[in-house]
Amino acid sequence: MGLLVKGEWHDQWYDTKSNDGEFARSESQIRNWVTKDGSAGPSGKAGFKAEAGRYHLYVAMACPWAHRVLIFRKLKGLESMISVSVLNPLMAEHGWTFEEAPGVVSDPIINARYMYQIYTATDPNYSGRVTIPVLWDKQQGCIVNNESGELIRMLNSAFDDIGALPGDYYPATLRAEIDELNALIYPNVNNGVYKAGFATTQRAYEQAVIPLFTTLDKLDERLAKQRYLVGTQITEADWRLFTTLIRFDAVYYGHFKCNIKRIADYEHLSGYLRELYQWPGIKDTINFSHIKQHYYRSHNTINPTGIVPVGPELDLDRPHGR
Ligand SMILES: N[C@@H](CCC(=O)N[C@@H](CS)C(=O)NCC(=O)O)C(=O)O
Repeated sequence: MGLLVKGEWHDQWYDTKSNDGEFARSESQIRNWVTKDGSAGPSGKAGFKAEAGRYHLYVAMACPWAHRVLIFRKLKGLESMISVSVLNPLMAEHGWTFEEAPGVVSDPIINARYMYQIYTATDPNYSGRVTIPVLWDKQQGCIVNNESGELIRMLNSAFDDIGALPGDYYPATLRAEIDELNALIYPNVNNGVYKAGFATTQRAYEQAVIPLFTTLDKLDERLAKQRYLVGTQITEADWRLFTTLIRFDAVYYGHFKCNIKRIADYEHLSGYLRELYQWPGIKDTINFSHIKQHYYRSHNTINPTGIVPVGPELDLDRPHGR
């Protein structure tokens, strides 16, 4: 695990010492948008028109942020339009790599060995963390955007006039409510599990794990009254929550010490999780072997032996009852 400093790779773990034991996620830096006509989006520059075959996506099956984008590529039927590379689940001294292993899909663009080469191919002097997901423009030979929250919005609508499947997961009438839910779920749940897991003081850990579970309790109550987070229609907010829930009992409960309860113990969240897991196409976006290997083998400050647990049994195909 490391980062680029002026285009040079440095092997370095997250610095929590200068931050009272707390993990702080850094902001994604490359923020251009693919749009229907190539005009500029809410940030970055113009010139990225939605076209079949033009863009390439870099993901790891382990990563919940990349998982969001894979889900939107699937829901919107964009698999033939946007190609994909899958990184090796182990993130070690070279960061994300394309090293061969079952489920890895190599890089067709520059035949990179390491993910950081994709960043330096965009900017030879790049400084910052080398995160995935990343969307690459084959035409201009550069990264378009490396922020999953924005990538799913592009996939949601930019390709609609050139053959994407119908479905709007961020409809104008529900945006305010979706934004409000994201603002609750991102810091407390999606990133909350990481803040608990990467904390290096008892205080920082408890400051993350308590709000994580009070938020899950709240969401469980909400899902007692309605099928999806904003009511009767599935939206972006559900899929953003899903990528954390699906990893929870297998990884976050043990590895990240988020063990007040399992998702399986929640009356409504557990059925909701099964419904989304059973949604057409979604299983293709999940690889539990990559998920478990990534977390248990990559974070050797947390799990120095690198042993990957065999369980738990999840039984996600059981009827969801919703
Ligand atoms: N804000 C980014 C976060 C992505 C992210 O942190 N991805 C992790 C993998 S789960 C990563 O690549 N981490 C490498 C690092 O932090 O050095 C997004 O949502 O797209």
